[in-house]
Amino acid sequence: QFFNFLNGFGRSFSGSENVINDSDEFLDEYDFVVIGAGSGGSVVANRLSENPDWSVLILEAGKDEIFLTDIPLIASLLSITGYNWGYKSKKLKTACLGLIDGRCNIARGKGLGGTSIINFLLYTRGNKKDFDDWESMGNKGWSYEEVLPYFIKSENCSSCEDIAGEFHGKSGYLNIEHPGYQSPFVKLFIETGMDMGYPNNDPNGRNGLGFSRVQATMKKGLRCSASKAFLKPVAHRSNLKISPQSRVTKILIDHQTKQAYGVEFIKNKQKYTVRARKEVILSAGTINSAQLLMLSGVGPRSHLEGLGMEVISDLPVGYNYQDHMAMSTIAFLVNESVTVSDLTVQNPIDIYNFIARGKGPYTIPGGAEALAFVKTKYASKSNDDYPDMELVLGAGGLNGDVIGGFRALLGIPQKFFDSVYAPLIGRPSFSIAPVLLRPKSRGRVSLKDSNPLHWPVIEPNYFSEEEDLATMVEGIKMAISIAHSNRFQRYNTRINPFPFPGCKHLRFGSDEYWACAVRHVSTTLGHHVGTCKMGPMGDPTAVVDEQLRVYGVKNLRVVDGSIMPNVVAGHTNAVIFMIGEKASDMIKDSWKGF
Ligand SMILES: Cc1cc2nc3c(=O)[nH]c(=O)nc-3n(C[C@H](O)[C@H](O)[C@H](O)COP(=O)(O)OP(=O)(O)OC[C@H]3O[C@@H](n4cnc5c(N)ncnc54)[C@H](O)[C@@H]3O)c2cc1C
Repeated sequence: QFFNFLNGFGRSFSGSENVINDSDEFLDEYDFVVIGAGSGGSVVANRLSENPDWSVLILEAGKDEIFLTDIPLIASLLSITGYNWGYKSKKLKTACLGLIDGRCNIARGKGLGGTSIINFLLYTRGNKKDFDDWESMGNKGWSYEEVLPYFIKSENCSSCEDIAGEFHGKSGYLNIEHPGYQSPFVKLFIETGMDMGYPNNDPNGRNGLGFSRVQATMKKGLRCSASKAFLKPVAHRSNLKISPQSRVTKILIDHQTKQAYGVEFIKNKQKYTVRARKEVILSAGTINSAQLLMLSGVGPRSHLEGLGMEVISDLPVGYNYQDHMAMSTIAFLVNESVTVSDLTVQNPIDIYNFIARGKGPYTIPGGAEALAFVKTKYASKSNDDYPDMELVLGAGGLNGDVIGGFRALLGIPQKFFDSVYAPLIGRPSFSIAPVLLRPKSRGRVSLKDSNPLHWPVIEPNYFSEEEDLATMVEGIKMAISIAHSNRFQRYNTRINPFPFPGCKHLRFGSDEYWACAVRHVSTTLGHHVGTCKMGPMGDPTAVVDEQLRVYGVKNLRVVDGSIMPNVVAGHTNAVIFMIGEKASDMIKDSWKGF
């Protein structure tokens, strides 16, 4: 009820009225058909429709956003709405053992804006070395120096005064700002980092290691999704058709010429076919792009033939799945009411501050206030600034998740909550979540069958590599030592003493205990990438080339997180906006004069 009230009340303030002129009328043919209006697809649709001579259709399976999706603090609640595809992984032996059903939740956004409408808004670009590595794997044009202009192009940084200005854009579509609220822990966290020898830096600036406040994809305290940034401002263009609730079921590829020429999709229970004169751009995200390619005959031969499907191009689609796992379940108790929980924010002052001024705790992106990029003892010994661990400071702990949004996103069972957190409801707490930045474990997405409306099979294989587990345990110990450090003792900070079910037989706080905890209740940050890997011709693991063209198929590109050869050491959204910007220039170049 409370959130219904906020939604109704807030709509008129947010200015997020529906500007999409949705209809069931389609041309037979467009120059470009873009599949998926998420972070990658929204950029491409915008940039290609800058040319008034080109017609662009963007098809999105989900609906338009609402005011609720605008509110940064409640990001996790969106996972229990229709804005999440709601996928679950197969049962694993190595992770998610203590979660509901023993399966990992794989949240993916469904709606105009894609996963950027349910994400936590954190704006980080990854490390310089990530892109230099992509390039050294044979992907020409993807070095840091070459991708930086595209990060800058996409960005409109509206609070860059205290951050490295020369690395930030001021005239892009994507608004970046600091949240309009700061708990006292931000200062303590950054100061503790400095005690440890790390700078207070701009994580998107020159140095890869350091502690900082978060930068967020936000405008005046409201979420700035891919759709709000890139689609709505240009929705009036007569050569751009944006079609929500349009689910693509197949990419049409001519079997003889191996040329993509259109798509089939379903809208309002009706089946449509449209043709693409120039290209089909696949931007359905890491899970669905892999699924759609395979449904259209592009994928591993033995897998597709095993399902009785014809193979147009035999490629390792669906392999190389990578993701970031985090331990968001460790709460630290404090003795003053300076933290944020579902209970503390239900007051008229915070609501007024948010709606009228775009300020206050509702602007904290998913509850995350500060970040640290650090090195554990397992990181390279060289003097580089390439982190293997991120620590995310959260304004509240799981015992404050009374409504249950965060628990639902993570998949924490009620019994688990009752045993570990319920005794502490109402007690102030915060969290520091370690994030494994450079996992070695690799997973796979495959088809269950040839029905396009069925879920694909997701086998993430988290922590199948022992080194990932050991590194994560180091990250947990770093988080605990920060929370227990002198500066935090001002609030008499102590770790939640209730042990995790499934690990009670181990000594609380020992390495074995934390390893067990990781296997039971570490969860994904939703940074799934890699299933349509970019790589040079001759790389047997590659699906697309450095221009993001699908090998063996003409006029078909993939532009989303799935093309990343390796996940970056940071959150993925900004990187996918960059990919969208860079891909758009490549596509424009290919069709110059046509
Ligand atoms: C809970 C969560 C929190 C996150 N927090 C952060 C964060 O704080 N910072 C950050 O940088 N990153 C974050 N991420 C990750 C980031 O948001 C994603 O990596 C990014 O948005 C993915 O972009 P994409 O273009 O690859 O795919 P998406 O944005 O997922 O876009 C794919 C689109 O295609 C549509 N689609 C799929 N199949 C079809 C079909 N058959 N027909 C038509 N349309 C289809 C989908 O509905 C979707 O809209 C988070 C992710 C999650 C899940």
